[in-house]
Amino acid sequence: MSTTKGLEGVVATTSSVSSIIDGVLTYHGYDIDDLADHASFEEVIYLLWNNKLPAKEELNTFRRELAAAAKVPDAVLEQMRTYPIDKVHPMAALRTAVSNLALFDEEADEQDEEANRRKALKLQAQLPTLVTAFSRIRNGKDPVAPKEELSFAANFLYMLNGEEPDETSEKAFNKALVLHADHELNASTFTARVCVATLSDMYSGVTAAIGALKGPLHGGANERVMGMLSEIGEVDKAESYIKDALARKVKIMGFGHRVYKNGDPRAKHLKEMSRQLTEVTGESKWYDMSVKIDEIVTNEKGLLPNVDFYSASVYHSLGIEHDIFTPIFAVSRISGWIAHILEQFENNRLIRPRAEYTGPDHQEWVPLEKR
Ligand SMILES: CC(=O)SCCNC(=O)CCNC(=O)[C@H](O)C(C)(C)COP(=O)(O)OP(=O)(O)OC[C@H]1O[C@@H](n2cnc3c(N)ncnc32)[C@H](O)[C@@H]1OP(=O)(O)O
Ligand SMILES: O=C([O-])CC(=O)C(=O)O
Repeated sequence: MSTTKGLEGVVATTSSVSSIIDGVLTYHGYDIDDLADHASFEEVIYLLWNNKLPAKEELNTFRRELAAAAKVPDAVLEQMRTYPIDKVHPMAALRTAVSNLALFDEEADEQDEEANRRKALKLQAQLPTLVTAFSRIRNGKDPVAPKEELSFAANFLYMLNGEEPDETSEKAFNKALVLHADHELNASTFTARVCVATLSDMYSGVTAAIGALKGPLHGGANERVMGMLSEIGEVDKAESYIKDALARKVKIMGFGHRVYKNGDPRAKHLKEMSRQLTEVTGESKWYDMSVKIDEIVTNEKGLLPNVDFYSASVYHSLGIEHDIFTPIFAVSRISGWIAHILEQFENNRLIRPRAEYTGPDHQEWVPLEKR
């Protein structure tokens, strides 16, 4: 048996949801650069779930259906109020809340295509409601009910802040959602597929995926990037901070990637958004500091920024609390998780690789009293 640490380079499934070929990312064949510049997040969800872009009427219907499904059962919000709310990380709260949603969905365990499509819609629509409700409850405010007439991006910011966003913020947030929606067989998507390949239900797959996304080597990196920027504080302190960290072999969050070795195609969009938004807020130092760190890490280590690096200063500029960054990643990536779950169900086989055994051979049993 041969092994590859971390399954590097192993092709574990076929998929038509998204591809990374020669450093180019596409969602079902559409280049991420085109989608980032032109698509609404709702169009991208539709594309990922239906393998085609929606026509105008299809998009309108889909938007209405999503908006109508956004309300979560009251019991789930009531239970959220009982979490140790000022201590738990919002990703832990989200993981629990999504699992909780399943308890109140009578068709949680239904496995037919129609039921799965209905659950997909509910999960996608309700994640923003959960994330924003958690943020508001812990800040002593009441959750804000979704507004059906708003776009997905605007609705998230509305439910978070209690007021509708300006056009610049809505557009930027929409683009961030588009850029994070899917990414081939990343760790959380693989987790979702492994989970549902046992023929477990969609809520279980999404709950498991949230757990995988939470880690700092994956989605959890964006919050830590902002933690690092805040700790550095000023642009002229960046060089010594980063060089010292690299000398101590500390990983710089937001850099490196298992698949992209010549750069993450999403990073340039987030970099430009960071430039524009920090100019608007009058806090260009976060952008300048990020660019400085980017130069140093690239020169010293040959590592390039991934999707998490510039997204940190983007979300910060939108006034979002730092520990909500990774839940926002989940709000977008659930679209990809669901697309992969549906694809897995279409042509399922249990996912069960092997391990090469490295433990001792032929151990003699020693009775308890003699150990
Ligand atoms: C949405 C996403 O999930 S994007 C990724 C988000 N995660 C991060 O930004 C966390 C920081 N980055 C990393 O930890 C890694 O680059 C990963 C997890 C993204 C990819 O990991 P892998 O492909 O397994 O690379 P691995 O961790 O083996 O690194 C290879 C070498 O580069 C170094 N390296 C990789 N990333 C970094 C980094 N960000 N900072 C410093 N050194 C790094 C490693 O220390 C290792 O060095 P060594 O060979 O001297 O031991
Ligand atoms: O693909 C990966 O390994 C991580 C990543 O960039 C993502 O999930 O967006």
